[in-house]
Order: sequence, then C-alpha cells, then structure tokens
Amino acid sequence: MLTAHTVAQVRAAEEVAAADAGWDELMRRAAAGLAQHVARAVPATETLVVLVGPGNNGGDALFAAAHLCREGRRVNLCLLDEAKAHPAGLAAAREAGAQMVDRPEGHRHVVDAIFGIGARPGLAGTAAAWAEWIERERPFVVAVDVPSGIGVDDGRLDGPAIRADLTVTFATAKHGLLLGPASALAGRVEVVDIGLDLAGEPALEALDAGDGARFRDAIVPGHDAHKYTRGVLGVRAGSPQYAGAAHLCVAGAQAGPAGMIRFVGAQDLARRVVDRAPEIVARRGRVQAWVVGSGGEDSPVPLASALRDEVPIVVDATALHHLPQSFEVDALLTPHAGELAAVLGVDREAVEADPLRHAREAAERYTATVLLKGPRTLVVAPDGRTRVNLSGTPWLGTAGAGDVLAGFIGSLLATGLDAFDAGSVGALLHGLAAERLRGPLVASDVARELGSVLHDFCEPRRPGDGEGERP
Ligand SMILES: NC(=O)C1=CN([C@@H]2O[C@H](COP(=O)(O)OP(=O)(O)OC[C@H]3O[C@@H](n4cnc5c(N)ncnc54)[C@H](O)[C@@H]3O)[C@@H](O)[C@H]2O)[C@@H](O)CC1
Ligand SMILES: [K+]
Repeated sequence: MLTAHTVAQVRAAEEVAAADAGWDELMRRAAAGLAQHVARAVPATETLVVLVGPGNNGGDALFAAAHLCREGRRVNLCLLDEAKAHPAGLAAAREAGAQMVDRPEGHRHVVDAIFGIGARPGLAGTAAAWAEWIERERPFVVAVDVPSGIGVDDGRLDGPAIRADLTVTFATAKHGLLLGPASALAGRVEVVDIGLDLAGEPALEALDAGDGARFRDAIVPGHDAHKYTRGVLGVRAGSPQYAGAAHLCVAGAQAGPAGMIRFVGAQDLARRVVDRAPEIVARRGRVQAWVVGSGGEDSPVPLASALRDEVPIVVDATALHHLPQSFEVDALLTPHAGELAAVLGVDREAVEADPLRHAREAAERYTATVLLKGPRTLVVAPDGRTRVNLSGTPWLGTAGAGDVLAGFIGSLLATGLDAFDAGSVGALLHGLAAERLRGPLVASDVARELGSVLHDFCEPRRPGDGEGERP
C-alpha cells in the first residue's frame, strides 16, 4: 500500500525528525536513497543530467549526484541559478566529478530537482523551457520528491510541469502524485524512508495487488463455509430499457465472494436474468447486503424498500436520485462526477476540478462512503478516511463497467467487508482485471476476469508454486 500526506504533515514530521537527527542527516538519507533508485533505474553507461533548482530539492539531488559520481557514473549539472544552488551540495557534487553544462539538450536521462514540496504549481522561464524540452524529446526522467511544477497537495496543474517516468519521493507520497491531473506526470512512485514518523497521521492511501493478505480472511471461505455464511447479496438493477445493466450487475456480483445472489425486479426481467445465470435466486428473502440502482428505473421505491432490510447497501446510478437525508446503515454511494454534481447541486466541472473535496462533502452530508468514479477513483468514508485507486486503464471507460463494479462491490459487502474496504478493494480489482485484459474490452470481459483476479489477490503465488512441482 502506498500512502500520501500533505506538505504540512511532512513539514511537521521533518521538524520532529530534524530536532533529533539534524537537517543534514535528513538530507543525507534522502540523497543516499535517491542515488540508489537512480542507479537502479538508469544503466551505468548513460550520462545523467541533473536539473538543479534553488532549494533543498536541488540539494538532495546534488548530494545524490556526488554518490553517483563516486560509483563511477557520469553526471552533468544544469543549474537554474548558480547563485542559489545548495552550496554544500554543489561543492560535494563538483568535488566528486560532476560537470557543469549550460543546457540539458542531448541527454537521454534526466534527474528533475528543480522544485520539491516548497513549490507553487507552474514553471516559468528556464524551468518551463526545460519542461517543454522534456515533453518534446521524452528523455527518461526521475523526479526528486515530486515532478517540478505540480500542485503538490491538490494535484493541480497550472502551467508547465515536468513529466517523469519515475518519482522518488521522501518519507511518504504526496497527494499530487496520486490525485488529479498532476498524477499523470508522476510515473512510477517509489518511496525512500528518511526516518520521519507519520504513523497516526491521517493518510491518503492507495491499495495495490500486494495487499490481499489483510482482506483474505474476510473474503476467502473457510473450510466449514456454506452459501449463507458466505453472505447473500440482493441485487435490484436493470429495467426494461436497460436490461443489460441487470445482467452485468449480476455478472459482477457472481465474480465476487458472496455465496448466493437474489435478484429482485420485474418478472420478465427476473426471468431473463435467471435464463442467463441459472444460479440466481429470483425471490426476496434474507440478504446481508444490497446493490440498488444500476440501470434501474428512476423511482424512490427500490432504495426505500432495500433500506428496510437494515443491511449494508451499494447505491448506484438512478438510486442516487433518491437519497435519504442520511444513512443509518453502512452505505456506499458510487457516483461518477456528473452524478455527484447532481447529488450536491453543483456543476460537474466543479467536481472534476476538485474531486476529493466534493467526495468528502457528500460522505459527510449523507453519512455514507462515497466512491467517486473517474480516472483515479476515490473512496471516502464519512470519517474522512480516503483511498485512491491507481489500477485500471482508459479502456475501462466502457458501457456497463460501472454495473459490473457495483455488483462486485455488493458481493464484497455481503461477505463482510465494510463499505470503505469493499469499495476500495472492488475498484482495485476491477482495474486490475482491465489491466490483464488490456483492451479494447467490454464490461462482460471484466466480469469474467474478476474471479481470477480476486483469487490471485487473496492467494498470491509464492516462489516455488510452479505447475511442474506438483506431485
Ligand atoms: N526539509 C527537509 O528536512 C528535507 C527536505 N528535503 C527536500 O527539500 C525539498 C523542499 O525543499 P525547499 O523547502 O527548499 O523547497 P524547494 O526545493 O521545493 O524549493 C523552493 C524554492 O523555490 C522557489 N520556488 C517555488 N516554486 C517556484 C516556482 N514555481 N517558480 C519559481 N520559484 C519557485 C521558492 O521560492 C523556494 O526558494 C523537498 O521536496 C525534499 O526534496 C529532503 O532533503 C529531506 C529533508
Ligand atoms: K522535483
């Protein structure tokens, strides 16, 4: 799992660590970690150019340059302003053999240390020209702490910024590496531990494929499980116009861990659902969770009726038009930006410009977890806990993908995960399924792939698990 914190949180933790270890020691740790990551990512035969800005971000890179030179690498330095470059760092890099150059042109490997967490978004002058050269020539870029020029706390872009292939960030990721348009410029994110203590600080989290162990016990049936102990999910989705939504929501649900799925809907639709999926029980009865709304009729009845069961619920699509004042059960709302805008009575553009703030507002207002779908899906709990989903591909923007997701998350909810975990695990695996399928893909493909993605998440292959070793 990757975690991200705000600049204020990082600065506060730095103060505490520096009081103990000293600022120079923090920079020494940052530089040593950075040098290691650069050495791993860039072949030893390549010449690096380091773009050095006026602050400590440049300082980190200059000390890292000194390390790399001592390891026998060729490193050139391109200074934004020689008078302002970190003096001790510059002396160390030059003494180790780094050479000064006037411009980065001609290099294929770049370290971006123009600005770090002290920066305002948007580059100007020479720094902007460097960013444009990178955009045009696409050398391999390692960003130090953050790609220079991004909105570090909000992921905003306001003018030119550096596009990186790898960001080596210190202590924790920063929000702008994971959220908003800036996140597209971060590339792969790797974290260097510099000894800051951020435990207990609220964090923005991103689950990954390696996090299955913490959910395995809740998801994988025990040896004595039966269909009722595994959880029963009620699905109320689809309508005469959108019959496909019923099939896709059910297909998503069937890919999940619940032991049984009940479908509730018009007789004709229910018959069609059972024709395609004979395992479905088209009769009301006890359920441990509900999914309501995907492709459903625009009426208050389905949600109100499901809420009477007082079990956790996924509220999707048309059901979002009929929200109660506040939820008494563990609820997960699954809007996209337009739907969230309608829920909050604001413009879609406002939600797109600041998705996190709007998702938080809705979560608080309705006492519900909000899963805001988008290129970087957000999951926000009413108490403010937040996860961002990093998996998936643009091919997932396809009709019906949301119906599959709602059904799959419902199944996770029925099996006992809470709305926050069900939403974030569901979004992660839905995206991983799309990555496996590559693309173009359709929503039914995603549903078919999800079962095996869920299996691998909970029961990852261990070294030595090869086919050939079976007796
Ligand atoms: N403070 C610490 O203890 C540590 C800091 N570290 C590094 O220090 C960085 C933060 O250093 P600083 O606080 O010096 O900040 P930066 O290195 O981000 O640079 C800030 C400087 O750039 C100027 N500036 C900011 N945005 C600008 C813009 N858009 N256009 C033109 N000038 C701009 C500011 O006036 C300021 O002088 C971190 O990102 C990290 O790389 C690490 O060494 C670890 C320890
Ligand atoms: K940087």
